[in-house]
Amino acid sequence: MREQKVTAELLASALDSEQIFDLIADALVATGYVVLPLALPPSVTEALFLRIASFEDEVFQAAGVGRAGEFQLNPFVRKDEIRWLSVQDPVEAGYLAWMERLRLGLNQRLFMGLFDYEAHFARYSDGAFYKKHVDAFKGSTNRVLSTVFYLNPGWALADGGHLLMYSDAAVPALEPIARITPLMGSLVVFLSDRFPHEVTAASRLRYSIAGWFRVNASLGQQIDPPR
Ligand SMILES: O=C(O)CCC(=O)C(=O)O
Ligand SMILES: [Fe+2]
Repeated sequence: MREQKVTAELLASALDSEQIFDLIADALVATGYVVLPLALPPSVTEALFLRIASFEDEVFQAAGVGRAGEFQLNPFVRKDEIRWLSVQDPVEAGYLAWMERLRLGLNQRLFMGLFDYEAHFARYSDGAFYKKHVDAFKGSTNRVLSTVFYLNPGWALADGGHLLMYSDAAVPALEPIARITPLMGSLVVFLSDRFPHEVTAASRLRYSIAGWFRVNASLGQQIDPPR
């Protein structure tokens, strides 16, 4: 309860990002995940919403499963469409800059050795979903911390499209430990290899930005490929 009160006070005091980084770091140590209702400055959130909403259909590509050589499309697993963020666009650069500060803030606080960050816009059309998965498998990935930022004004419970998080127990839990509404401005941060999660089908268009902080897993001369 106390933490919730602190969060509300923080929001009222116009978002000091260092305090937000404190909250995220503390939650990662305590539970491994956190949901913040209004993490970024509202002007940045609004600009990102206008950006994704302005994209023509051709801008998006079908999302796949697996990386590099193992990449494949699988519409039974996920049906969202994505577009990678780039520093070329000032609005996207603003988001990436905030995440860069979070990267440095978490390295300072938790010595996580986060090396870089990659993120894509995601668009789930009516009925689209992403079946239960983990973003990283222990020991075989360089994605260590996942972020999801939502861009959906006025999302109602009945709209579906929830992010369901499951516990890290080896036995698959029946009940999710969290049901997250993809409401405009909410940011979810979680340890990538700890929490199986899924996106339930939505009954309206659903916008988000999914991203991953990575550690550098380069070996010898082989540069670790992004994405
Ligand atoms: O949009 C969400 O709520 C989660 C998306 C996700 O799990 C992913 O892109 O890996
Ligand atoms: Fe995921």
